[in-house]
Amino acid sequence: MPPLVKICGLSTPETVDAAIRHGATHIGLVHYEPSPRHVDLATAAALRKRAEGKVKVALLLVNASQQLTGQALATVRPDIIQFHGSETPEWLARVRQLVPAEVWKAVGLKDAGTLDRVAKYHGAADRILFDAPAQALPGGTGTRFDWSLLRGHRHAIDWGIAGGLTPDNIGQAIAETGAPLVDVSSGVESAPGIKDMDKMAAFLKAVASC
Ligand SMILES: O=C(O)c1ccccc1NCC(=O)[C@H](O)[C@H](O)COP(=O)(O)O
Repeated sequence: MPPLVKICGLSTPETVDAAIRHGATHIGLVHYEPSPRHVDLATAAALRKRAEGKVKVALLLVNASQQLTGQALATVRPDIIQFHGSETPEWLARVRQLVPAEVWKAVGLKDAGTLDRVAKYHGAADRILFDAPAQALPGGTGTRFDWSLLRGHRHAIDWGIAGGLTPDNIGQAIAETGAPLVDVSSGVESAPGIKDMDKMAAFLKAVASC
């Protein structure tokens, strides 16, 4: 069965509709001001409503305060909250207890040691999203990690891969890692923050043929 696909960093109704039309299972909305994909909470709530019942919606936060996290969750009511900073397992566990959303933790996969360190999130997160290590931004950088690090790894909880995926390399990424979920942002853009519908369609077609 082909993996689940999350198209991340959507910011317009048109791109949300295109992701749904072309077969995405998840979309991501980034609420993080330094990102070129940042959407304010009112926009995120409107996009979330548009996608409701059609795809799962993940809201992304990066080291947000307790107050902002509460406000974001109450306003957007996402299916998933994706923490993309250095949030602690304790914080994730607390959020998970308080809200009905799934909790995902993104982790920059630097080396084999990361796979041991990630164990601290088991029991606190519903899914681990392995991404490239942070650069100027913690995500959405268009860079990939060494997929061979995941070869043969026994995952204790649900997981997925992100980072530098494109319509051209997604087949190889899935073959090498066996990922049950793939996540893309820059690889389906014409410029930072501008999604390209043809690239989105090509990415989803490439995944469907795996
Ligand atoms: O997309 C962003 O701008 C972003 C900024 C800060 C934290 C996370 C961000 N994106 C998170 C994602 O889930 C991306 O899809 C993931 O990092 C992969 O990005 P890319 O390498 O551009 O495909």
